[in-house]
Amino acid sequence: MADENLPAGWEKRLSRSTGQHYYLNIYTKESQWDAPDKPAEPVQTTGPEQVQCSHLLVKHKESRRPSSWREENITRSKEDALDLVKSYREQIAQGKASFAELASKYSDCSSAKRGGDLGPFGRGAMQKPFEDASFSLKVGELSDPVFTDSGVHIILRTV
Ligand SMILES: O=C(CCc1ccccc1)N[C@H](Cc1nc2ccccc2[nH]1)C(=O)O
Repeated sequence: MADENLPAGWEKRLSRSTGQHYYLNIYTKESQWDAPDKPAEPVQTTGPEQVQCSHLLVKHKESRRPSSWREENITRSKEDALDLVKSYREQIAQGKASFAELASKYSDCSSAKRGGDLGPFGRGAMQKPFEDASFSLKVGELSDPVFTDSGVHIILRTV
């Protein structure tokens, strides 16, 4: 029922059992007999169960497995890996290259064959720094460099 004095987020309802009016919070679906005196707040939804991301990984000599389809024995320093990742990120951000194009050429992960796509994953599937970064991104957003035991990543959230 519409009621011009009712604060936002509430609906006035009629109880069939008592014939009395009550008030329904449209967000929490909780009801109360007393007329509300302030707007109902939208409930804070939790994050997504799963996300889908692509990544570009540059390994270095301290990586957990300093080898990849690109290079049998990876000897670059962590600092040089970071410089490379930053240069790739800049090219993507400037629209000079697509994420998939650079990931397929330069990523030291086997997902390079899929333009960096890792498919959908939930929490607990990836190394924590990677997970935290992935679940913090909005869809379409590109991360800053992320460090894991595998090396230095940039992450694009796609779903
Ligand atoms: O673990 C894998 C395979 C990842 C993958 C998942 C789903 C589809 C395709 C690949 N590759 C590692 C490198 C690596 N380390 C990572 C850490 C987090 C996310 C992706 C990663 N990739 C390696 O090659 O050392």
